[in-house]
Amino acid sequence: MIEFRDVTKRFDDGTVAVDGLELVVEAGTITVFVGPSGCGKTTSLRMVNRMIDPTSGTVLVDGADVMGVDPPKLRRGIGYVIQQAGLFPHRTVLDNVATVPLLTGWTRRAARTRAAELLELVGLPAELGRRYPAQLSGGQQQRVGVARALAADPPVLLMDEPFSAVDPVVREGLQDELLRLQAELAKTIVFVTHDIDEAVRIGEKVAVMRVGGRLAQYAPPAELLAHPADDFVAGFVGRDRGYRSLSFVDSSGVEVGEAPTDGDGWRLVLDDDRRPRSWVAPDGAVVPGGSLYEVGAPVRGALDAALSSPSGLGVAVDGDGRLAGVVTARQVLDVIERRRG
Ligand SMILES: Nc1ncnc2c1ncn2[C@@H]1O[C@H](COP(=O)(O)OP(=O)(O)OP(=O)(O)O)[C@@H](O)[C@H]1O
Repeated sequence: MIEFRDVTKRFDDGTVAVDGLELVVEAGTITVFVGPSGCGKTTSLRMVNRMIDPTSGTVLVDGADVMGVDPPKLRRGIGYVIQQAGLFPHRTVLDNVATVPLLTGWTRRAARTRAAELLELVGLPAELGRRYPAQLSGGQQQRVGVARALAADPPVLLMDEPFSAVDPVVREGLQDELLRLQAELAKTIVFVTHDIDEAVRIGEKVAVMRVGGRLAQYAPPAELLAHPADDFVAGFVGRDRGYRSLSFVDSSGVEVGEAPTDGDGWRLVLDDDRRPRSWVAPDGAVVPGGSLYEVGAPVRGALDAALSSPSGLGVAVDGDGRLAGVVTARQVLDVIERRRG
């Protein structure tokens, strides 16, 4: 667990970067710090591993005041991932990941074995270990950065805009990967971003900060979207927050109907494994399908499936991608309305 108790940071030139921060990051959860540029996210993060020391107040990691712990010792228990990975350019990928185990006294052989395991854990093929960082894509470099931070198996992970240098598609993949890893490893993670979409996607709790280093709201994403504390938070979470909040409503109440697979109207074409392939229009034209959603997934996906389907029927699949049925946007909206009560 990480605690900020009335923490303030005033730099020598008088800038107050963080002002009276009170916040608890529960063990084994992902907390995201989000807010506009200059609001004190990075400063707050760096006070956890003592790259910056607070002017007043206390930061505790697992109950111990960080000011009472020697910085090198403190940092051994705290992984740190930054934008563009910060890899050593003249070391191979494998040696980059093996750096920390080597520093903590592992033999070269044991450190390399551990590094190879970690590359696999973050989804990188073993042969990339022999390359140099510049020979990897941006997304691959970020994965190496995560693997390196995990090398000493620290209970705490600090991530400062780790995925902001990659394009949106790669970024979503990295976010998914982080969530998968977290389900397995249950680290205490503080993640800084200025992207509210990223924050609500990966945060179990999200701290919205405003310039001047003040905490505007600290809440789970669904609550942040449904009940922003004030106009600043409402503005920051964005105009389509109502639509985005559908990511937190499960679609189990949406009953799927039978898909039309023959007849004169719109027809859904399936492959031999009953996986949806395309639609056939009443005039016989073959039309690519819309998005698919998995039964029970958030209603946002169900609504999108219906809205993006050429026939107006959203296609639901099971966990193996096989046809489960179809829904209309109206059905999905009815379920949302009923939930509202
Ligand atoms: N060493 C420093 N000396 C003086 N002011 C600083 C120093 N480091 C940061 N600041 C100021 O403190 C404020 C908070 O900076 P910080 O880097 O924590 O913001 P941030 O929310 O992470 O911003 P960004 O999203 O742009 O990275 C800013 O006004 C910044 O200019």
